[in-house]
Order: sequence, then structure tokens, then C-alpha cells
Amino acid sequence: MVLNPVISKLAGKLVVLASASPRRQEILSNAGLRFELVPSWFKETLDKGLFKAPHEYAVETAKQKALEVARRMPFKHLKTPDIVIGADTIVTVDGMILEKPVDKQDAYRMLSSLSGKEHSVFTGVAIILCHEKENDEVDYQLVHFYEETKVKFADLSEDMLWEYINSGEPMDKAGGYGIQALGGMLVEYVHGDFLNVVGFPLNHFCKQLDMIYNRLELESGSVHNNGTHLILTQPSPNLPALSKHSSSSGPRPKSPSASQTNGTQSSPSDSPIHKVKRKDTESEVGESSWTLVNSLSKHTDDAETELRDSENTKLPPTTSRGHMIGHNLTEPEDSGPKKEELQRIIELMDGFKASKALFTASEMCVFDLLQSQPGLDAAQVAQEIKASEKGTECLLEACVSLGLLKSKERKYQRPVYKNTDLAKRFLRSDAPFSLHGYIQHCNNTVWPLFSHLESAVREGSNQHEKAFGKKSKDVFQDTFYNSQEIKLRFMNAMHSIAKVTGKAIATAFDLSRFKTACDLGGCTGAMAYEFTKAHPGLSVTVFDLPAVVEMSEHFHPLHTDNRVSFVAGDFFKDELPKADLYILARILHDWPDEKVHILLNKIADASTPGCAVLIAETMLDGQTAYSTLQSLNMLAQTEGLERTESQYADLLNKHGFGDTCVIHTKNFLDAVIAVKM
Ligand SMILES: O=c1[nH]cc([C@@H]2O[C@H](COP(=O)(O)OP(=O)(O)OP(=O)(O)O)[C@@H](O)[C@H]2O)c(=O)[nH]1
Repeated sequence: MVLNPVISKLAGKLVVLASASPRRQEILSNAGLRFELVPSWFKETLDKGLFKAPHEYAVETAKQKALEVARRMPFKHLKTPDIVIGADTIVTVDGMILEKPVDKQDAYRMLSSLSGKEHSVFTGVAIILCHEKENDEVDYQLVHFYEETKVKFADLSEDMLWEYINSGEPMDKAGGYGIQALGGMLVEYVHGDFLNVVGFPLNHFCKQLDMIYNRLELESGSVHNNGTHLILTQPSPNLPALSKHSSSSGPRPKSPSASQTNGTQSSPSDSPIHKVKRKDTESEVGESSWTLVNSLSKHTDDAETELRDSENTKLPPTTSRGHMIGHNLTEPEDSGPKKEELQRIIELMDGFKASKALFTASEMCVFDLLQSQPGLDAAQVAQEIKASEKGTECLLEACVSLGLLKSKERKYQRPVYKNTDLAKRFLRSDAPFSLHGYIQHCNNTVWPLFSHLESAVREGSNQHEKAFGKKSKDVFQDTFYNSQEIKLRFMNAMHSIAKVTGKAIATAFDLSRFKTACDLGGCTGAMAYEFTKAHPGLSVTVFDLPAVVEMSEHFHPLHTDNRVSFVAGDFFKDELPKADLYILARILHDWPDEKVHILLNKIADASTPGCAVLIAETMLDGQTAYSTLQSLNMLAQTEGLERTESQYADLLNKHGFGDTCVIHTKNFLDAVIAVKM
């Protein structure tokens, strides 16, 4: 892309955004960056007192967020990213660091401290470049920087403050406001990068990428550039070499454009350089397997040593400004396709093989068998699952390479197999979070539908007729609930997803004011059960088709609590049970807008002011592979599609539901709540 040659340099690389912030996802995807989303599990609890300046705290938190993901991925996701991006935004005023408020009082405290004053917003950013070496070791290179923007708030009256707090907007935002939304009304002026306040300094980020990939200015000696650190653990012909002029005192940035940006001080770093050796797919990365180099001066010394080494490696010629002449460093002319590039394409091409291996092992109850009898060899497994020895061995080995099984070699004997933790938690059919039911649905329903994806894309409609030879006017009545066997399988699938996601949805918002809820299309009641578990004062009515309700007793042992009840009916045709809160979990994505309007209209008719609708769906905003592929899934399988959070807010607004609040749960589903005005 002409507009952004730097972002386009990342095409073909596995870029990972280690952030759950929907704003960061949006800023980067709007800039055309294709990335995978792996939110960091790093808890933001560093001791602020240990940092000399607030931006150091933001940078260190950003580094820890990114490092946590970079070191988790090879083990938990079984792939090594090329680049991991982490960020942390803080607000500073009167010597205090403000992060996200923990409750409304905290938001009040923050916003009143900002009223009528200028404050600073710092976003620290860490870019980790990962290099997987032939011997399975991973080298990490860390670039980090920060950006400062000054923001002045108008004087805020108590009424204004509380109205804003009650909108729900402050809760997931640094300093307790969102400048991009209602919070914009509180702001008198902004000096500096607006997107930095929103959560990601895009311009500064692009400059850093440019520096990394185009070697701009680096030849003339900037290790510390514009608040940036570049720490190399290994010389790499694909990365800018550090100048031999660099030193621990930090040379001045030479680029005029860079020095005009805010946040020009170089930030001291105490971050270690990490190297990790990947041993096998089962190992957890412990600190002991890391080589740590502890001080900044040590980094710089190491970097200089490495530079001298790297100067000996053959690099293409440069001009005096450090630009490459006729060469592109990321794609050396003579080296042919890079291993990582090919790996990414092959991974995508092989995705269906991995899925089918998982489906087959699950369908043949391999995980259940190895749970009850761990340590069987291929011949023993083959005998138990009534399959060929040769086929079973291939399947077991594939599962080992996918991280689903572990194998143990034995001298002069065949290896034996057992479940990995992942299989124990999610693939056993009797595990509390078992996805067995959903996997069966994927194998028997989604798989045949996806084999007609091209037709689905051409025609813009589901493929039940091609896949199953049946015309369906209503996919639920005509396909999913057409036979007992298929119905039970579908209900099992919905049940397992509801169990895995239920708690995150039920606890996404403060629902303490609601006494009654109605879970429309609530199937087996698994989601309803999570709601009653999380909210002791709440009773939930599950409203679903008679064919579903009659079968839900198969799942009833779950409902030991009599606060969950079932009512049979069709939510498009029949009167809805009265409730304070209507739950629509994975319902609206089945239907086109016309039908969604019919349903929301009925909910609006049944609601009085103060009642609410809670929608749980996968929102498209982050453009993650999961959400966009899920939208293809809805295309091939239903009449519906996945939507963005603003599309849901618009649909709800049209039926008198406002004060919309969205939570990204870090689980499969996101949640939106809106109140009848
Ligand atoms: O004007 C705005 N200011 C800030 C925000 C959002 O605030 C949060 C800041 O929190 P943090 O940096 O800790 O990031 P998280 O949301 O927890 O996500 P990670 O997974 O990356 O830790 C951030 O989301 C900003 O976007 C805003 O929206 N407007």
C-alpha cells in the first residue's frame, strides 16, 4: 500500500497484538495491519514507586504484557509469532498515575482530579521481534518507546461527572474517560497525538517500524531515538544494526521529524534481554530456562559487541543516510522464500487437516479413553477404538504434534500416549469445560457446510441444501431440530459453548438491580444457570422452542437450583415471558436484520423503562481471525452474520434501548447491555 509502506512490510508476518483493548485493535486494523489477537495475561501490578518517571512504568508494563504473550505462544499456541505488540496507557496528574477505575467511586476520584486541569497521557509501547532458530530456540529483540500527549479538561460540575460515570464509559479506560466518545465533551484541548490518548500512538509506532525495517537514521548512531530503545539479542541481517557510536549515555536522535514528536527523552531500561529455548510442546517456560542479562549498560555493551559481529556479516550497501540501495532488507534478493513465510501459508493450508484430526480423535473418543487409561500404546488404543493400528498410530502422532496428546518413548518398545492438560480440560467429554459437544457439531454440521463455502460466498446464503440435501426455510426447525439425533447434537454443542462462556457473560456487568431475566433461545439452560450462580437474587426463565424444551431435561441434573425454569414457545411468534432483563446469547447472529428487528420489537413491547437487553456475541470490531471466520460460519450455516458493537447498538437504539455498554470478555463472546429508556 502506497499510504503505508511500513505497515505493508508486515504482510506475511505473524503479527500478534497482545492487547484486549478494542481501541488498540481498531486503530491498528484501521491502519491496515493484519494481526492475531492474543490478549496478555500479565497483571498490571508493578510497583509504581520503583519507577523514576511515569512513562517508565507504562513502558515496563507494555514490555511485560508483550513478553508474556511472546513466551506463552510457542508453548500454548504452538507457534512462534514474528512480532508481538504490547501497549499500556496511563494518565498522570498532580504526581499521581491513574489507570482504569476499579468502580464508580474510583472513576469519580479520577475525573474530579482532572477537572479544570491539564494532564498528561502516556502510552508505552513494546514491539518484540521473535526469531525462531533452526535448533528451536527463540531469540527476542525488543523495541520500546512511549508517547506523551497533553489534555486539558474543562471544569466539570458534579452533575456532569455523575452523568458521565453512570454512562458506564469510564470503566475500562485509563484516567476514567474515553476521549473518542462521550469523554470528548469534557476536553478543552489536546496537544499531541490524539490516538495516543485513545490507547495507541500510531504515528510513532509507524516511525519505529520504519526504523526497524528501513534502517532509517540508524547508521548515524541512534540507539535511543525519540524515547525508544532497541535491544538486540542476536545480530540479524533483517534488522537494523546498532551503530558502533551508540553508548549507554544515549546519543541524540538525528531525525528532525522524530525529534519534533513528544516524548523525546530516552527512557532508561532495566528490562532483561530474554532468550528462551523451546524444549518440547509440553514444557512450561520457567524463569530458569531464560538467559537473563540484567542491566542497561550490559545491554548496550552486548549490543555493541553484536554490532561488530554483524558488521562483518554481508549487508547490502547503504547511502550516507542509511537507506538501502536497491535491496529490501526484509526480503533479501537471493535468499528465496523465508521459512516463516512458507510456514504461515502451510499452516493456513493445513488448518483443515488439524481440525479434522481433532474432530476424528474426539469422535473416536481417544481423549476419553486416554483419560481413563493413560499410557496406552498405539496398538492398545487401536483395539479399544476398533480401528486399524496403522491409522491409529498416525492419528495419535498427529495429536501429539498438535499439542493434544503427549507421548513417551520407551526403549525397544512402542511409545505410549496420554492427554495433555488442554485435552484434559476441554476434550474429555465429561470435563466441566468440555467442548466435545461443540466439536461434534463442527465435525458433523459445520464441516459439510464449509465444504460448500465457495457457493455460500457466491450466493450469500447458507448451504444446508447442498450439504445435507434438504431445503430449509427455517434452519432451526428444518435442520437442527429435524431429527432427535441432530437436535441432541446441536443442543450438546450449544450446551458446551454456554458452559465455557457463561460465567464471563454473566459477570460482565453489574446486574444486581435485576430480579428476573428471560434467556431467549436459552437451549439447555446452561447460560441461565451461570446467571443464577453469579447473581443470587436473579431468577431466569429459559424460553425456547417446544422441541428444545422437551429435550432439555436430558441436561437437567445441572439445574439443581430452582431459580431456572423453562417455558416453551417461538420468540418470533409467541408472547414473551415478562422479565427485567432479556438475554440473547448467540441468538442475533443467526438472523438477518429484518428478523432481529421483529425480535427486538417484541422485547421492547414486553419491557418497561429500566429493563435491559444483554446481547452476547462475537463482535467483529477487532477483525480477529476468530470473529471473521465465525462470520463465514454464520454465512454457511444460518441466515445471519456476525456484527460490530456499533451495529448492535444501532439495532438496539431503534427499539428504544440506549446507554449501551460493551465488554470484551476475553472469552469467545463479547457482551453488550442496553437499557430501555
Ligand atoms: O481516551 C481514552 N483513554 C484511554 C482509553 C483506553 O484505556 C485503556 C487503558 O488500559 P490499558 O493500557 O491497561 O489497556 P487494556 O484496555 O487493559 O488492554 P490490554 O490488554 O492492552 O492491557 C485502553 O483500552 C485504552 O484504549 C480509551 O479508550 N480512551
